[in-house]
Amino acid sequence: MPNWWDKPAPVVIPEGYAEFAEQFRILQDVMTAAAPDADQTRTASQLVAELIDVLAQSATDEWSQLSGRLPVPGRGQTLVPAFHIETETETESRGTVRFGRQFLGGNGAVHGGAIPLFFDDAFGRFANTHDRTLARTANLHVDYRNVTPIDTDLAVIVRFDREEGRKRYLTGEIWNGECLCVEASGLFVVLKPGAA
Ligand SMILES: CCCCCCCC(=O)SCCNC(=O)CCNC(=O)[C@H](O)C(C)(C)COP(=O)(O)OP(=O)(O)OC[C@H]1O[C@@H](n2cnc3c(N)ncnc32)[C@H](O)[C@@H]1OP(=O)(O)O
Repeated sequence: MPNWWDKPAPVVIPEGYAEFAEQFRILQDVMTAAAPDADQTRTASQLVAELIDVLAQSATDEWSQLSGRLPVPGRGQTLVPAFHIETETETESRGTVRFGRQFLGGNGAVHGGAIPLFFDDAFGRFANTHDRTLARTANLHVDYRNVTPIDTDLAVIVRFDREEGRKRYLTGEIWNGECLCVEASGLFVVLKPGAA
């Protein structure tokens, strides 16, 4: 069995799978936004039961699953808000994120827990790319400067600030136009040989 720190093996992505993963995100948004009546609930429940049956037929282990391994924004990991990267150097990544309805906390604001989830993934990816050896999140700090709105294209900056021995320090921001919504920072520690 491969270790966590091994580079993922290239996987064959079946035609249409990336689109299916995107549909799954939409499904979660639509489900969150819906107030179905009893008939609609019964129909939707039957369809989801069918979907579960189909997908369960190809259940596999962590090393062979497709979710999280696609070369597309969000990597097909439908739990995580997708970071659409527009420019990237070894030390800075810029792009956008749009938190769909599934990430609603209340009154149009993104759920406070979705934001660290986003940064853990965006920092984690950046801390582990550009030929860097693998590191895990040791800590993550988030300052909610202003309300982050759902269903809005937001600008994201992620920076690889510095490296001290095994410690990698990352910072990031989310902007809604000229308004700073979030500042975040994270410490990633390079794994000791044999650590999982
Ligand atoms: C492709 C997209 C991938 C996305 C991946 C996202 C990344 C993740 O979410 S990983 C999952 C979440 N993280 C975890 O589960 C990590 C759990 N924790 C651990 O495994 C360990 O505590 C780990 C690896 C972070 C550090 O352990 P270890 O390697 O033994 O570190 P250790 O030798 O004690 O410390 C190394 C240095 O880091 C510092 N350090 C360790 N933890 C912390 C912390 N929480 N806060 C501050 N400093 C810390 C130590 O003080 C030490 O500093 P110095 O070298 O100056 O003395």
